[in-house]
Amino acid sequence: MQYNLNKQPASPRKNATWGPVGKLLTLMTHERPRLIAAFVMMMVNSGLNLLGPLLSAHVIDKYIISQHPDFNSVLRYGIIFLAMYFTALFTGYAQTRLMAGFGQRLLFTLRNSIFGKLQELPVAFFNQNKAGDLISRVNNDTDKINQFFSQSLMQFLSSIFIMTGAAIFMICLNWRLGLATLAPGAFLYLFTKVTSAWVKTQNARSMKSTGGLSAEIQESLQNFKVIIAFNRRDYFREKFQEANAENYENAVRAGIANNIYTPVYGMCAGLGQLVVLLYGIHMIQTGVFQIGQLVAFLAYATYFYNPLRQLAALWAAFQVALAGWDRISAILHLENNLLVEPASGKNHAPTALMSFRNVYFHYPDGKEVLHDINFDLERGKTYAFIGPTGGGKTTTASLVARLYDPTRGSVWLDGRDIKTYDAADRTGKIGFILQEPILFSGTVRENILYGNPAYSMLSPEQLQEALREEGLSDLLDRFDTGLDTPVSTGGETMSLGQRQLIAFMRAVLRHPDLLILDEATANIDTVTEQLLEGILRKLPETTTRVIIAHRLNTIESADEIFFVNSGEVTRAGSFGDAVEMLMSGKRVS
Ligand SMILES: Nc1ncnc2c1ncn2[C@@H]1O[C@H](COP(=O)(O)OP(=O)(O)OP(=O)(O)O)[C@@H](O)[C@H]1O
Repeated sequence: MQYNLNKQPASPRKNATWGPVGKLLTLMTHERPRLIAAFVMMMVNSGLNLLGPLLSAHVIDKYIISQHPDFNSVLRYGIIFLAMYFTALFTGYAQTRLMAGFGQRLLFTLRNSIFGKLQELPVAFFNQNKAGDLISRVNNDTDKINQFFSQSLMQFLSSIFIMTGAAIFMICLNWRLGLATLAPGAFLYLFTKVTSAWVKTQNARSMKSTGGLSAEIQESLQNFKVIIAFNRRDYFREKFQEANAENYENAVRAGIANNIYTPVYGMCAGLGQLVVLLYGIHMIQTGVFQIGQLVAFLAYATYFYNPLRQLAALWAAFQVALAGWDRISAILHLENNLLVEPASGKNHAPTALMSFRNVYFHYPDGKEVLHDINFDLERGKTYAFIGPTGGGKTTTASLVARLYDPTRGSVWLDGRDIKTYDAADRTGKIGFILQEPILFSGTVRENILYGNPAYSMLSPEQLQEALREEGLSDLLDRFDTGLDTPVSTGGETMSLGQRQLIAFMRAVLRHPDLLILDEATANIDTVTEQLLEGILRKLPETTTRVIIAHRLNTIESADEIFFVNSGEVTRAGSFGDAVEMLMSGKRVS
């Protein structure tokens, strides 16, 4: 599956306008009664507005300018007009009340859906997309949709309804004059059809560059220490200015595109009304038409062209919302390619805790990192994976934890293909301590209890006791206020070693069958490292440990050493052989 959002194919042109609206509304099915009620109110309101000119024409022609004016009937109709006016007032108010907050609720639902989807997606997705661009999609693009739905949707529908009604009334009143009045409208229809895709594209470009700008900001904020340390401020300032300039140019182009409708629609509206006046007066002169009818016709021409002027702005807002939806649905359409598969019931499942069988792997668009790899990790043993930088150690560990699936071959966990485990079972069996530990804002306690329901129930005293039993309480001395020490992400207030200790406690407390330490002791002093080794030795006898390390002293106690390099994972034999391999950077024969 293509996870790079900027390489996704463009949305199919067929039904590219109304299809997305339908899909968006399916997100809001729980609001259907409210939407239907608002729609009915809008129809009644527009219907009453449309009926007005017809009744006026009737009253003028029949009771006012006839040979026998009937002012009692005019009064009766006046009361009917008043009732219609109040009903229109009520339905307009009810429609506004019903739609109040709809856009905000849609925004809420959309953001929840996208965030839910982001949480489902595999690591490969996050490797290929910049966080800043994703944030821009969740915040900025959803808001574009909200703006259209909260401010314009009902106005948009009501404009279309009134225009259609006005067109029908005009054709029924006099089809020749009706068609002549609508002719500029037909031109507008064609103009809109031809230009809409271009307007949408300009808006999509503008949003893409806003995403790029956001990614640029995110990258420099994240790496501010390196930027300052290497004095690369100018370089990043230049990069930012480039992204900002591109964003500015695209925003200006989108603004121009969004404004093309207003003057063209305005000109056609003027033309339509001119046609009614000239042709209508000519028809009165020739006796084909009456004054009341012309008054009604002029009113309907106004009903047709005034909403059309509004539609110019609304249509542009609609194209902006559609462009935003394209960028959002590109995320919503993605599926996790690491699905849980049904157990295959293979007879010759390996008996080791973890086995690689003929595993090949390459990253999307990358070269092959693992080539036909086979190894077994037995229960209770300690394994070391060593090898040069970029040799493939972390990649091997990532396949062990099913952060990726092999391109070919299979990975077995406890007698079952790892693909048959659901996420909770798999992560319960495998603990992972990364080079760069991932912590969340909160306290040390919250971080070590993350994803551990069994210990989350314990009182602070019980937790202290549990940590003491696990031999972890000495590690807490490395923190000023123990379990209550605050942890912040972003503006780091802790050393990398301290963060690795928290990740270590978190992994050990989950009692995994397989514990992977990926360079987990690289930033820890020797005394603390010995403390960790003691804790590792105290783990249950059945726990398998996988240590990925550059420092040779950390692998001395390993039962078996694997050398990972150039797509191969080779048994290193003795510690001495491993050292030799590492020094020469290749396999010894
Ligand atoms: N997300 C990724 N996308 C594309 N290629 C990647 C990705 N991660 C790693 N690689 C490539 O895969 C190869 C193996 O990388 P890996 O991180 O597994 O090496 P390593 O042995 O763990 O290195 P180190 O000791 O520096 O941590 C390298 O060539 C690297 O460039």
